Amino acid sequence: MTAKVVGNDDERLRAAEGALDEVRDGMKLGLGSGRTAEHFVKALGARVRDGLSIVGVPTSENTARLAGSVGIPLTTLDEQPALDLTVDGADEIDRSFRLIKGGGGALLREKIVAAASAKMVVIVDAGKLVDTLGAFPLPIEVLPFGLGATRIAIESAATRLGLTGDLALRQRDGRTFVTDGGHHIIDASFGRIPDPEALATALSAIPGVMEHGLFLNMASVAIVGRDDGVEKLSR
Ligand SMILES: O=C(CO)[C@H](O)[C@H](O)COP(=O)(O)O
Repeated sequence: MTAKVVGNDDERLRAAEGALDEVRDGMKLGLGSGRTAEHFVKALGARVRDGLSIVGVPTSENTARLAGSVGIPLTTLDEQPALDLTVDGADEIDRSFRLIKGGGGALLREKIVAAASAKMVVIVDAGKLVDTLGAFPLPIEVLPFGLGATRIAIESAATRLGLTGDLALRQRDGRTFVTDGGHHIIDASFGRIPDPEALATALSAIPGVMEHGLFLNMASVAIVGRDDGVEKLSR
């Protein structure tokens, strides 16, 4: 089963178009993944065709294909290791700008690209704003090797933090989902995550965990699409 997706496409489009105001000529941009990020990439492509000069680093093969098809010049973190700005979606965002990401399965590249960026702007529909993270199952990217042991280690680490819940190996089209990096994803339904920092630290200490979908201290701006416009939140 693929992780639950929620939201409203008009709100996603408004959020994506609102993020264009953050883009300046000459910028090196991280290009996120997912439906909201796809709206942004298409809108950015239109600006490029009108003469905007930017280069983009895509966070997934899907985004690379889309960005190429709309005329965005692409580069890599090997050629451009320091980016000005990443614009990406999220599955949840709380009032402290902590995120759950990875519903689309691109969280590892998304986190690498966001970490290489001076600024991260998150674009979301209003339903993604939450008081406490965790209603959306937390995606955890894991190496296929040793999967059973990794799963038990995740369960034990979570239990020590008072978190329990189903750990589902993500499926797509009847097969185990494989990320762009050749890994699998465990969607962890812990419910409310009162201490995301402690969970992030515990998950990062497990060898078979390649990355987890908690993005903490990364986003500084959120552009929230609403039915009557956009709201910009900053910290
Ligand atoms: O983290 C992601 C992909 O790995 C996406 O940004 C997240 O799942 C939000 O996607 P959407 O805009 O389609 O709701």
